[in-house]
Formats: sequence, structure tokens, C-alpha cells
Amino acid sequence: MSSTLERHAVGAVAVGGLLVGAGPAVVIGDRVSLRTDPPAALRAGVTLAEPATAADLPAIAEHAAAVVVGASWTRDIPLVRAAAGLGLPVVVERRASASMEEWLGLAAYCAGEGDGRVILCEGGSRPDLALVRAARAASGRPALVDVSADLGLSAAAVAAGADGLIIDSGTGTGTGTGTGTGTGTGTGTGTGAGTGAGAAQAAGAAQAAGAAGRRVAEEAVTVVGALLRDETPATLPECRQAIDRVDAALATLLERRAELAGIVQRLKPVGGFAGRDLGRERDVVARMAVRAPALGESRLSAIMNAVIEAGLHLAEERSGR
Ligand SMILES: C=C(O[C@@H]1C=C(C(=O)O)C=C[C@H]1O)C(=O)O
Repeated sequence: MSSTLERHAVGAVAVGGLLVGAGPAVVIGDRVSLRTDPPAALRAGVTLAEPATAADLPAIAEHAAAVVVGASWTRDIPLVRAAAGLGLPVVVERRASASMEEWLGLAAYCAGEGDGRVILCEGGSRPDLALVRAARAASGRPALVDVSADLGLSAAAVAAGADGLIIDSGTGTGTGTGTGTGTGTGTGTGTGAGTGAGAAQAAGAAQAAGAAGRRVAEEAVTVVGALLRDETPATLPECRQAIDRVDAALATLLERRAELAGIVQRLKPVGGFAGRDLGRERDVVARMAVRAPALGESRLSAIMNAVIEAGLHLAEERSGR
């Protein structure tokens, strides 16, 4: 077995005001690539910036919180080396078809050329989430997943252990001017660019789609993070934020539960409070106590009585009883 399969605790890398790799997963909505975005996209305070050439590096050092070694040029070693030595955290994208060993090898090279602050990043149209999980555990480096091409993978990426999601900066800012393309889909991707009439519309569509995309990513980080991401908050604000995420997940589940309980009321011969089934309620509590042994049956029973009664009230209200 390769030694890269050893598992390491994942360290944290600060990127601007974000801590990537410890605590909650983050959403990064501003990744700029000077290979495709206009130079003006590199505004002060941008989080991630990818150079087109070495000439871009001084401006990136001045304006960006981290430099991206992009998937399309991981073999341009002089540029990789210059980017890694810039003094910023380095985000190392996996070249499509690169193996985990190649990816981690490049990350280690960047760590050696720089000050060691390296974050892995997986992207493309079909991000390999199993590889993200394995690479993160094997290297101890935090990992981001760029879900711009398929926002529907946001929840899966967080579940796979991603320390953050990147959503395309074009979708996040909608800075288009002029006519051109403005596409917004249900999953929230959009770009606005061009010159002439229709610009505002294109930019507006891109902005709306970008905001929707951000909500999808934030939702995944919050709800899936609350369910699956290990956290040991050390401060009062961090702990309260962690509780807020758990409450968001709870509210989502409570609403879902109330809908299901409402369907049951319509399916039973006698619904509502009149058809209350205390045996079934006891079974519900007993099963939950297996998952929540610290709370135990008697505390859970009080909680679930309130939950069940709220569901019955809602069902009766809706049925006009
Ligand atoms: C949903 C039902 O109706 C009532 C509500 C329950 C619940 O919310 O879990 C459980 C038992 C019943 O008192 C059911 O019978 O399953």
C-alpha cells in the first residue's frame, strides 16, 4: 500500500477572512481567472485569482487572498513555481485525468516552493468526489470543490468532506456590460458579457442566477455540514454559529416531517387528534433514543410530543377542521 493512503488530520489554511479546513465548510463566490475573465475582474479583495502569465503575479499578490495553480497549466513548472513562491496561500487544482499521486505531488512541490500553505481544489464538469476525500485524508491538506459546472453536486461535495465550495465568480457578480449572453438556469449559473443593448438584462440575469447559486452552496454547507461535518468549536461565537447550522438542519427536517405527518392524516381512516396513535408515538421515541442515547427516552418523549402535536395542529388547520 502506498504511504499516501495514510490518513492525516486536516490542517487549516487562512484565506483572507476565511479559515479553510477547520470548522465549517466555506463558500467562495469570487474566483477570478485572468485566462478567461477581463483584467478588471482582479479587483482588490478578491479571494482566489489564477494568473495567465507570470506578469499577472504582482497584481495578484496585491489584490487576491490566494493564488490558483489552474488545472490547465499544472505542467508549466516555471509559472507554478513563481505562483507558489508569491507569498500567498496556493490553491492547487487537479489537472483533469491527473492521479491522486500527481495531484498531491504538485501540492507538495508548491508547499516547498512557498510557505507551506496549500489547499487542494477539484473542479471541472465531473469533479471526482471520491478522489477529493482520499486526497484530503492522505495529505492532511484542506480541499475545495469547484461546483460551478454543476451546483447540484454541492451537497455531495460537502458530504464527501470538502472544506469549501467554489462557485464561479461570473455567476456571483454578474458584471456584464452590453449585449451578449445571459443565461440563468434553475441551478443558478449565468454569465453576462458583451457590448450594446441588452447588457443590463444579461448582467441582471447573471446576478440573479449567481445569487441562486450561492444559496444552493450555502444551503449545502449549512445543512449537510450540520449533519456530517465534525466540528469542535472553541469559542462562544463559533459554538453559536455551529448551533445555528444545526437548527437550520432541524428546521428543514421539522418542516419535512410536518408535511409527511400531514399526508398520514389523510391516509388514515381517522386523521388528526382523533386518530392519534400513542403506541406508534412510543415506538417513534424508542427508535430515536437509540440514535440520541444522551437525551434518552424521557426527554425525547417531551420533545416529540410537541413536534407531533404541532404536526397534528397544522394538518387540522389545513383540512379546515
Ligand atoms: C403520523 C401519524 O399520526 C399521528 C402523528 C404521529 C407523528 O407525527 O409521528 C404519530 C402517530 C399519530 O399520533 C401516524 O399515525 O403515523
